[in-house]
This record gives sequence, C-alpha cells and structure tokens, in this order.
Amino acid sequence: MAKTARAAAVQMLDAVLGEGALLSQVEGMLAHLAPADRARAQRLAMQALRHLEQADRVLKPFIRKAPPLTVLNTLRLAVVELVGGEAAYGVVNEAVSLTRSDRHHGALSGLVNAVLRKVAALEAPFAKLPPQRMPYWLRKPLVDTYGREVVSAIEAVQAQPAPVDLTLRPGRMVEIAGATALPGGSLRLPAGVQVSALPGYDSGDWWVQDAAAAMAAPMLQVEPGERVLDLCAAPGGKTLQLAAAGAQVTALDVNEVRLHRLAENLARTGLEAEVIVADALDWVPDAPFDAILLDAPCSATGTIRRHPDLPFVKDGREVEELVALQAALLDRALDWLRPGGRLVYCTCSLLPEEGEAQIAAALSRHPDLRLDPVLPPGADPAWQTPEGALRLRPDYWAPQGGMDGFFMARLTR
Ligand SMILES: C[S@@+](CC[C@H](N)C(=O)[O-])C[C@H]1O[C@@H](n2cnc3c(N)ncnc32)[C@H](O)[C@@H]1O
Repeated sequence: MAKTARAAAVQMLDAVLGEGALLSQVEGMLAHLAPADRARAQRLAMQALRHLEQADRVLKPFIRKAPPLTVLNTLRLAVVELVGGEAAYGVVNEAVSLTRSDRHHGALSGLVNAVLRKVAALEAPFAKLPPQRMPYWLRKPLVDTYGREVVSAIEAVQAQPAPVDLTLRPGRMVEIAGATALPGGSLRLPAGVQVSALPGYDSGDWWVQDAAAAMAAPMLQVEPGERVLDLCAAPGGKTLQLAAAGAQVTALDVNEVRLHRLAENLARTGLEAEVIVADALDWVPDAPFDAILLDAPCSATGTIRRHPDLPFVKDGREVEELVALQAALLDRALDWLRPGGRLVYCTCSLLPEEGEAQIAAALSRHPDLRLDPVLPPGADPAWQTPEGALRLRPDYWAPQGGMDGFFMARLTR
C-alpha cells in the first residue's frame, strides 16, 4: 500500500501505463490516504500523464537502458515535479527512497539519484519542447478534420490542468472569491480548488459542470412543467439544469453506480427528477416526451484535458461500436418524442463520426427529421456548423483555460 501521495501517484501511473487501466478505475488504491494526499496523488499522476512525452525526452540522454516501468514512472513523475518548480532536494530524495524501498528494484536507487540530479541541474528543460501530441489513431482524423494548427492549439490546452467550472442554479446568488464569470453564465475557478469548501455547496446553489457541457441543456429551451427525458443522464449535470428550469424530468441511465452520484446531486440541490436504472435499448416509456436530451456514450475525446489517461488507454477500436450504439439510441429516442417535440443529441467527442456524420446519417434515415439551429447562451455564432449544429473545441476560450470538446445538435420532427 502506497504510504505517500508520490508513491500512490507512481502506482497509478503503473496501472495506467502498464495495465491499461483508466484513472477512474484505480481510484480505490487511494482509499487509505488522507483526503489531501488523495487529491495530491491524483493531481501528480494527471500532471505526469500530461507531460509524459516531454519527461521521456528529458530523461533520454541520461538513461542507456530503459529501467522497469515503475522506476521509469518514478523518474517521469520527478521530472514533471522538478519542471513544475518543486524543490529539487525533496523530489530527488523521495524518488530515491521510493526506489530503495522497492523489493525488486531497490538496486536502481543509485541510478535514480544520478539521473535526477542531472535533470535538476538543467534550466527549463521543457521550454523548447512542443506540447504532448495525441496518439496517431486520434491525431490523424483530427488533423484531417480541423487542420494541424487547430490540433496543436488543442494539445496546448490539454497540457494544462483543467479549471473547475460551476453551473449556477437560476435565481440563486453566490459570491465565490477568485471565480471568473464565463459568457454562458458558468463560474470558472482555478484547477485544484476543493469544491466542497466553497460557499453555496451545501445549499446546492451550483454544481460542477464544464462550461461546454453546460450548453447542451439550454438548447432544449424547456418550459416549466414540460415532460423531459434525460437519456444517459448520470452523473447528472444536465438533469439538474433541466430540473432547475422547471421541467418534469425523467433521468435514465444503465449505470447504477453513476446514478448514485445523480441522486446525491439531487439531494444536495433539493431538485427533483424521476430516476430510472435501465438500458435505454430495452426500456419503453409510458407516454411520449415534449423534449429529450441524449448525451450519448462516446469516445470522450473532447475531455482529454480532464482525463489525460485516456490517450494512453484507448486505441480507437471501440469507436465503431460506439457510433452504432449512438445511432441505435438516437433512433429509439426519436420514437419517444411527441409530434413537434425536440431532441438535443450531444457527445463529448471531437470525432466527426460521433457528431456531424452521426446527425447527417440520422437525417437521411428519418426524412421527417429537421436540424433546428439554436445557439445556447454564451456560444459564439462562429462555433455553429454550416448545417446549424454546434461544434465546441477545447481550444475555444484558450486564454481562460479552454473548454471540453463537444458536438451538439437540436432535432425536431
Ligand atoms: C456522456 S455520459 C452522460 C453524462 C451525463 N449526461 C451528465 O451530464 O452528467 C454517458 C452515459 O451513458 C450511459 N449509457 C451507456 N449506454 C447506455 C444504455 N444503453 N442505456 C442507458 N444509458 C447508457 C453511461 O452509463 C453514461 O453514464
């Protein structure tokens, strides 16, 4: 069991890079740490993953033969910490003692010491290195879609820790020191703030939700009392927005664990929704809905700034299956709309097959379907596609910290 935040961060890196585990799947290995150390371990592991390529380039001249993965990860983490301005003495000492205490690789502590002392003597070792690139399977289609310059701008945003965005509950007043108001109405706070300590947490005046993600629900323009289905709802940021707008919300998701978080969020905010655990491919509603939000499962390639482990774990093989699932969910959901009802389809993907092409295919499968151009508050008209959908990219609002990548489209029939 890792005793320190650094040791736990190395264990997490070993799991991601050695076993292909997502950080969210190995959070359990931090359970024994105090909350502050838990948060620090997570922060360190994520920062190392954001700069792995640069760390390896800095280490290369000092290492003749690649050491075992856990020793390499100890070195990588130490390099990233040194570049981040941590005191060299502490970083080097802890990396050395971590290696020394390793039953299998203790003999390599001398190497770790020698290498890190050389790295510590370098001046700004990352300064001339470009931001870490996305893997080829993802970078190639993104370059083909958006061009090289945009992809580099996205990578520059992904190199930074993501800020914390709060969606405010309409009608509530809240003042949070250090927060910046964003054009859509979200509040932005620096990365790493402890949200449960902020004013308005206990009273449910806001909830954590990326500013781009917060643009989907307003596109439905729900009226108080309307029957609205939030399909694929957990953990529920969009459910809360719809309920706060006065809709009568049914929130459905197949994942019971994630739905617990939705239930907690409802309890904290005092908002109401009917919560259903079901597979949307089997479930059938009792009556049609006025509006449906389908936030479909996807490659999540728009969220790499929040999930830097994703490029190291995924290889794009699951995209085809996801595209088929999205189409199946979309077709079912369209059948549950009342005549004249509206549906917002969204994914946090940068890949056109999960966005623009998915909607083009739906329009050709359903001749009575129309794409209804709507611009949610805060969205720049330049972000609208020629067809009238919304394409949000991580490099938008880059000086303020960017946003998650999303595709959103409103359909009516
Ligand atoms: C992008 S996430 C939803 C995020 C959520 N809308 C929010 O704003 O917090 C996609 C969700 O789809 C759910 N899901 C995947 N396949 C499903 C299915 N067949 N039926 C219902 N939910 C499904 C996943 O459990 C996951 O919670």
